[in-house]
Amino acid sequence: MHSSVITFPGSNCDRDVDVALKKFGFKNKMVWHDDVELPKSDLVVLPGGFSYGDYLRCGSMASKSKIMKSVLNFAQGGGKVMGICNGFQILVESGLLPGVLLRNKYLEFICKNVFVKVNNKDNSYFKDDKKDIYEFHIAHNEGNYFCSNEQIKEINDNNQIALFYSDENGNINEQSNPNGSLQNIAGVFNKQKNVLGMMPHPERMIDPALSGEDGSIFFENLINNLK
Ligand SMILES: NC(=O)CC[C@H](N)C(=O)O
Repeated sequence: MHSSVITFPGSNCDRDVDVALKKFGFKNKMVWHDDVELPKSDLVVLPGGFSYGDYLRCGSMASKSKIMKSVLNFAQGGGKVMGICNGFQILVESGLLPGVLLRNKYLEFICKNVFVKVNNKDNSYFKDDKKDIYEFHIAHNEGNYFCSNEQIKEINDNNQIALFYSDENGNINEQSNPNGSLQNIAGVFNKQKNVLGMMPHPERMIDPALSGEDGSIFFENLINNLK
């Protein structure tokens, strides 16, 4: 399995995702935002961070960078693209995913572990996943997912919600919503389910010495599911 991770100026989780992907068997290449072509990839990852210093809106400037033309073509041709945190913000800004990511409800940067519940396994990211609830790390200022009434209807009708914020038992409610996200949404797919955006960082949970190993299970499943 070949993967590519795009580095934008201000990305700060690109190396972490590189480590995670390689640890679980991907042959990963790092790609600079100013490059034009993507290497041969089964998966392209847009990593977390503060691309272009989060000016004008998180992800908006990165969405216009050179490499994104190839990422758009790749995704429109059915290629798998996964955005984590700032990567998710870049995907909504580039129009590959519906909705926007607003400032967190209580206007604070949130940095903590949360639980998320997988909502849809009918896709190549989660299809043979034995796990329903993951503990992942979040670290963001703009993670409050929002979209119009028409969009949320379409998202639900097409089963595009990938992950909900939940508690450890899978309860999805206001108490388990860290940032005010509409319907507790932590991750969404495009209609075709080849593009996935998620606020949590599975790459931060691949070693018990860090904060846990649910990310290891996620990446193990990911490579098996994509095969
Ligand atoms: N960890 C990240 O990717 C941060 C995302 C984004 N810049 C925010 O603060 O919302």
